[in-house]
Amino acid sequence: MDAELFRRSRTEIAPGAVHVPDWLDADQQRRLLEACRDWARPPAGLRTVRTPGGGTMTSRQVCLGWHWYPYGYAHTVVDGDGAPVKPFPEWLGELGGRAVRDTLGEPEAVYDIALINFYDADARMGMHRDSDEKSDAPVVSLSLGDTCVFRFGNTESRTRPYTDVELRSGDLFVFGGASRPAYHGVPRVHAGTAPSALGLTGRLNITLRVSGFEGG
Ligand SMILES: O=C(O)CCC(=O)C(=O)O
Ligand SMILES: [Fe+2]
Repeated sequence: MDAELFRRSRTEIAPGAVHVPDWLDADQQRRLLEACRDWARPPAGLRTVRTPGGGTMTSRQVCLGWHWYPYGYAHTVVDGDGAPVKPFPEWLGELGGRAVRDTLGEPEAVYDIALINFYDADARMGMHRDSDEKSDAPVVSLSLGDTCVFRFGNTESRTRPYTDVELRSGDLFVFGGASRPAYHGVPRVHAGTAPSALGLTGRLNITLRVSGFEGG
């Protein structure tokens, strides 16, 4: 997977939605992975998310800053062990700000939420919008490990038109502006495609968001 005949280039997938291949170098990926491993530990660690309809999400998740559950945010893991959500570190906010600056321009708000999703070979994420925040600041997405198909759709429906983008380890995807309410999902993970030096079996995605909530 490391050999490449054509260099992947930065692409605007839709207005306000930008894919930047290889935004994180190997060292940055390793450091972010180490941090994810720490965050995944209990209390308030990696958990299976249950949806109100009785289903379960196939990716497993841990949150920082604010705890997301279907469908809202809380200070504690209300649908899990009840522990306080882990703090959102300042360095991660700076990384989010830099991602926006590199793609869409000067960030207008400070990042305070991270959702970290771990996908094994069979995990997927259905088409959805990130709509439980009160801010329309861009969503920043960072990928580690296995390559996936990231489906970026339209703002009206879960169906076509959409664009399938391959997200690989180290890639950045930012969606803001007119694309902030777009439906998106992960129909497929390509098992065994992670860079071997990273030492991750599976895929991690870190999405950074601005809550827009008052009183931290
Ligand atoms: O795993 C991904 O690339 C997308 C994650 C996502 O859409 C979310 O956490 O809301
Ligand atoms: Fe999402």
